[in-house]
Amino acid sequence: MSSEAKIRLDRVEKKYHGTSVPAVEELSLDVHEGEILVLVGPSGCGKSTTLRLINRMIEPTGGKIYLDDEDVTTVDPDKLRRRIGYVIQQIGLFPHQTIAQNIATVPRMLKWDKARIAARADELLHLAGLDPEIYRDRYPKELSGGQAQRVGVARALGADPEIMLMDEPFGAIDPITRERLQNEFLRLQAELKKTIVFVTHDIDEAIKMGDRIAILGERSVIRQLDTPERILAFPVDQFVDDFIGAGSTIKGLNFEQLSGLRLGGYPTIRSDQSPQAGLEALNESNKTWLLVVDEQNRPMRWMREGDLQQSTGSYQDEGSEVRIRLNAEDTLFDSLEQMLQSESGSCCVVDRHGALTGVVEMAHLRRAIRRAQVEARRHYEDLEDNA
Ligand SMILES: Nc1ncnc2c1ncn2[C@@H]1O[C@H](COP(=O)(O)OP(=O)(O)OP(=O)(O)O)[C@@H](O)[C@H]1O
Repeated sequence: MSSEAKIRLDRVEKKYHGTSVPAVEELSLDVHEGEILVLVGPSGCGKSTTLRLINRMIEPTGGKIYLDDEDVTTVDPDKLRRRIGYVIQQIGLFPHQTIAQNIATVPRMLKWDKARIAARADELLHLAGLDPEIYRDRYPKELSGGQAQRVGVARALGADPEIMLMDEPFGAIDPITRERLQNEFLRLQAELKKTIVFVTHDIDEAIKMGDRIAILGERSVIRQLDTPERILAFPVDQFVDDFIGAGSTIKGLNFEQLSGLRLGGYPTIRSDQSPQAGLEALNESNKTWLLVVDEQNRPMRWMREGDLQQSTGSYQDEGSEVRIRLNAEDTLFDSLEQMLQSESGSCCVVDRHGALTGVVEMAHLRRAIRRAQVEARRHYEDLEDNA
């Protein structure tokens, strides 16, 4: 077994009692240590069943599941579940227990002493973005949906499990709170580096949360398993393409930073140069717009030939003001957003002093998209050749 497989499913099958078709059929899958692997697929395809097989809430009818090379069927289920945090959509907080007691469920089972349990509960509340002074003695009904969901995550982290199983954890939450919870969780994961299997039916959530995504069809058959970038750049078949839906190219722009682009020259003049110099710079290029920068090379205004011809040379209220400047760490998606808003159809990239480092144009994005598609296709061709 590869040493990086924290969880391995080997031809796992689950046929529920009294059913003829398995909910999960011959599923083989490695989950790498420290990654978020997302299981995504249409309703009823077997995502929750797969998750519950991992912590033995249900037993497989075929195949093997290993944690750290150990066959889970040989491990006491209670012990197993203490190593694995489990978060579900309905949270399942105990209504008659305080938030601190809820969070300390597993540490209590492990018979930690009182002081250690209390300290851990406070630590987890902090981690989940809730002030212990305010929340530790409250009851679940005194929380908003988003707060309760944070408590659910905190409880699953109770005894610092190596593995987290999360079943639509942010499903029943309004879109704004949901996005906040997703971001908070990703920040937390960057620190904690748990091995996480995350179930959702929402492809956008999968793209956002997953280091890798397994797109499942009926009976949990894997249709494509890869990084979000590669799935977006190269859906392997019509099922995956349909499941991703419209806008995959645009979504893919989120995965590349502007630092990865090779930005060519752009016609520019300093604000102490004459409009005539601007006209010459513009004519030497094949561009429609010229950029006026200040003495520190900070972009100020976009100007066209007509603007320069009428310019007083002060460059005040002439052409179109540069309002937004992006940094090398911003994404191609950010730049697209700005290009669509900018009259020039382009977008300035600056360093941390605000000095111009390049101008992104639509052609750069087209090239980047093409490159990602070619690389992804080549990757799959190589896989086929090596098979
Ligand atoms: N206890 C059960 N007994 C019999 N069949 C079941 C049981 N639980 C689930 N199933 C069936 O197994 C299949 C997979 O269900 P599962 O809940 O794993 O799907 P899912 O992909 O998580 O769906 P959803 O996104 O709607 O939650 C479904 O056809 C479901 O009806």
